[in-house]
Amino acid sequence: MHDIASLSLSDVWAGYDGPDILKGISLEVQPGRIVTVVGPNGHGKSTLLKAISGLIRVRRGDITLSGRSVLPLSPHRIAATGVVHVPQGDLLFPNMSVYENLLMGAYGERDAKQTAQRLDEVYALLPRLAERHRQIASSLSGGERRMAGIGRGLMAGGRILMLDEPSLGLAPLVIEQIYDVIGKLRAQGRTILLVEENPARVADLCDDMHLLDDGHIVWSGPPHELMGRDELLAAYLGG
Ligand SMILES: Nc1ncnc2c1ncn2[C@@H]1O[C@H](COP(=O)(O)OP(=O)(O)OP(=O)(O)O)[C@@H](O)[C@H]1O
Repeated sequence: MHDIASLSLSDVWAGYDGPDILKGISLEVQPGRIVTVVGPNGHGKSTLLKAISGLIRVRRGDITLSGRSVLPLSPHRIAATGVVHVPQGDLLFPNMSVYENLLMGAYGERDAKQTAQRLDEVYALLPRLAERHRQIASSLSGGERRMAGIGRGLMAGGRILMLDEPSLGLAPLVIEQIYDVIGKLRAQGRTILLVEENPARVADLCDDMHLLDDGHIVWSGPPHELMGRDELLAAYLGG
């Protein structure tokens, strides 16, 4: 069993140096649920995850983890309270082995036993990484790199895992493998906030779906309901 937590955003406004990119986002990620934010590219999905992990400043509204605001915390403290962000792309250390990259995910963990146990869990979930544990990251395939990125996130032992488009740029078969892993994480009762461009890919996998358009959530509900709403798919996701 993993530590659980709920994440809540209420009326969150945030952006970079210029105008607001997130314009009043409210959503809940309940313990043990997989919540997906879908939307076209450039409409603020990555920005949303960055606001939650403290990488950009929230201008208005609040973000709480199990009822406590994370806004006063540094990105480092937010990660330490259990929000793990696996960013877009893999951002692995290219000259380090798979094993060393995984250990980097647990850098804040002082308990060596805990780290060893997490490593066993990651290798059980992602046997491809176990087979390649000595291999240098730059020589991995795209799918293996993505799995190593997810594995490194899991090594942090967070209570909420945020995955930014884990399928991006991968071949269909490899995308299936990645979502298969996320299905296994779901079966373990993990709490996940997922960002994805294509709702069809994750409709069977997630519990709640939110459609983000131009910094607003324009629709929220069960994923299969969205899949039946042709007019929404056409208006916001191009069919
Ligand atoms: N570092 C940055 N500085 C300024 N503007 C940015 C920065 N990163 C993103 N933006 C802008 O914020 C808006 C939302 O981008 P964001 O990356 O959140 O979209 P997205 O929905 O995740 O799409 P994608 O999957 O293409 O990243 C875009 O207009 C983008 O140009």
